[in-house]
Amino acid sequence: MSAEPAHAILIDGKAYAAALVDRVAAAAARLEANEGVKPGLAVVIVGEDPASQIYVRNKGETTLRAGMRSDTHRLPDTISQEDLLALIATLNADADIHGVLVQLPLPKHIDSSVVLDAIDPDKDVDGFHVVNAGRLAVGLPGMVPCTPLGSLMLLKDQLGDLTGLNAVIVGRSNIVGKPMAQLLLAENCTVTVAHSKTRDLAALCRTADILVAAVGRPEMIKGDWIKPGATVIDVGINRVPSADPVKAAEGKTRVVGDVAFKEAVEIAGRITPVPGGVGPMTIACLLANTYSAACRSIGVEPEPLDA
Ligand SMILES: Nc1nc(=O)c2c([nH]1)NC[C@@H]1CN(c3ccc(C(=O)N[C@@H](CCC(=O)O)C(=O)O)cc3)C=[N+]21
Repeated sequence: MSAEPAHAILIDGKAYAAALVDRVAAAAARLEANEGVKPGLAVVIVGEDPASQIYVRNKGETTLRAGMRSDTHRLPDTISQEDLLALIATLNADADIHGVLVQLPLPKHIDSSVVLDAIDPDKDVDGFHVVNAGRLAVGLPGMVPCTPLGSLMLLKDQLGDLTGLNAVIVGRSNIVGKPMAQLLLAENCTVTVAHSKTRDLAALCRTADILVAAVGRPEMIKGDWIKPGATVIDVGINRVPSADPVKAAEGKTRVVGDVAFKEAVEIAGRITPVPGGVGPMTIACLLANTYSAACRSIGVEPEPLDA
């Protein structure tokens, strides 16, 4: 008789995120009752990319559900960088707006780093401003990027103390890979950041107790790259043609991660699914950051929000 195949524990990011949104909503309600301040988030979207429109709508709906103010500024992709910077200056000066998010990617004629660095660092709920990257790197309090923050919350919830664990992050972006490395280093992990030029990526990944996949290549990380029992955080959200060829021919798509999930789930100890893993945590952490920004704007210490 053959043994049952091992099967990873699924990390339910969707459920964790829903509970986090509830805690943010309760804390925001207390802030409004005690201080008369309602946290407000402004989301700026340039152009008509349908996927971006869906994310922006989800963010807006979740913000309202948490009892916070949500303004969405939809701008044509012909807008000049100057006019976009003028809108950001207005939002920076608006005392009722505590968080400003400019949806990426921006059109090619606009320099993203100039735009992101024009946001008041204390309203930079994405944590993308160079000042917030610096604060994170040197261990000062600041706004932490939502996807790495949400991923870390799931890891600590699953594993408790992360001290001494080997963490491999595949991907070196400013918005996920690098801040994830800083967060895991601060938790006393031994951190390796891998990328497209890394030699023998598969063997490196097999050393990881914690494997974070953030490359944006559908199902690139194979099952035999994973150390048995490891915890896998799949940050990828890739839209690919439907698995059903008839539906694919009709243009139907599905969302997959950066990890070959069906293989990985047989080897890993714990794994985040896509969808329903890290994605919902990103939005929940955006609301948590907006609540914290609102507190700090009036000199109030935010309530702790990680369960
Ligand atoms: N300045 C900026 N900040 C961002 O945080 C930002 C951005 N620009 N540009 C676009 C990406 C993408 N993004 C997602 C967040 C949540 C889900 C999410 O919740 N996904 C669900 C549903 C996935 C689906 O079915 O489409 C899930 O993974 O379960 C997806 C994508 C934030 N982004």
